[in-house]
Amino acid sequence: MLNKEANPIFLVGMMGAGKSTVGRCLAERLGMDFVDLDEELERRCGVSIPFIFREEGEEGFRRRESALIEEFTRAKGLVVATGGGAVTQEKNRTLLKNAPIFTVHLKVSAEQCYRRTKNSDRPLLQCENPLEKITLLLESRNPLYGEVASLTVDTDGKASKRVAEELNQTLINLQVIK
Ligand SMILES: Nc1ncnc2c1ncn2[C@@H]1O[C@H](COP(=O)(O)OP(=O)(O)OP(=O)(O)O)[C@@H](O)[C@H]1O
Ligand SMILES: O=C(O)C1=C[C@@H](O)[C@@H](O)[C@H](O)C1
Ligand SMILES: [Mg+2]
Repeated sequence: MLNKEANPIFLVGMMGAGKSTVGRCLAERLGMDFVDLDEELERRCGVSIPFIFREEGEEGFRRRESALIEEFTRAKGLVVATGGGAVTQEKNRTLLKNAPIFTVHLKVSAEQCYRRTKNSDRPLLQCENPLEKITLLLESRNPLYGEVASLTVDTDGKASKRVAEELNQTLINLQVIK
């Protein structure tokens, strides 16, 4: 009950880190609601993310994503899964660092990321060499995930349920939630 009033928990990290999967499971354990910002954006626009990328480019997608991040940093009682590129925008990083929220970085290696995303339609990975692209994205993004997060959780070699269980326990130990 108390957790419905708690500050939101934001999950950041690379595509395939498990933000959507772990976030849903964590919210259930904590008795909080769950919002996936990619899904919320698709629901509100009535079209898919690949469609938004095609019509408006990455820039248009980032503008819409930023507006949602701003909105949900003001919410209560939520676990929020962000999109993998949320930290690429300075405006978002400022919010993720300064808003009354608790931000967790779900960390994934390039190899695991590749395995978890290889048959998906994620626009940034529709290229000749997705593993190389993932490696480059991780090089530039990992410092940014680290910059905004108060806690980093390694997900390689752990089932998503186990990541959620561990994170739940850590959040209790840190008294982030009751
Ligand atoms: N710890 C894990 N172990 C194995 N598979 C996982 C793990 N976490 C997630 N997955 C799987 O990887 C795929 C991608 O996970 P998910 O969609 O949760 O990633 P995400 O971080 O939300 O990515 P995006 O940034 O693109 O939204 C899903 O098929 C999911 O079942
Ligand atoms: O890592 C990224 O930049 C992205 C990740 C996905 O969650 C989506 O937000 C979109 O495909 C972009
Ligand atoms: Mg996701």
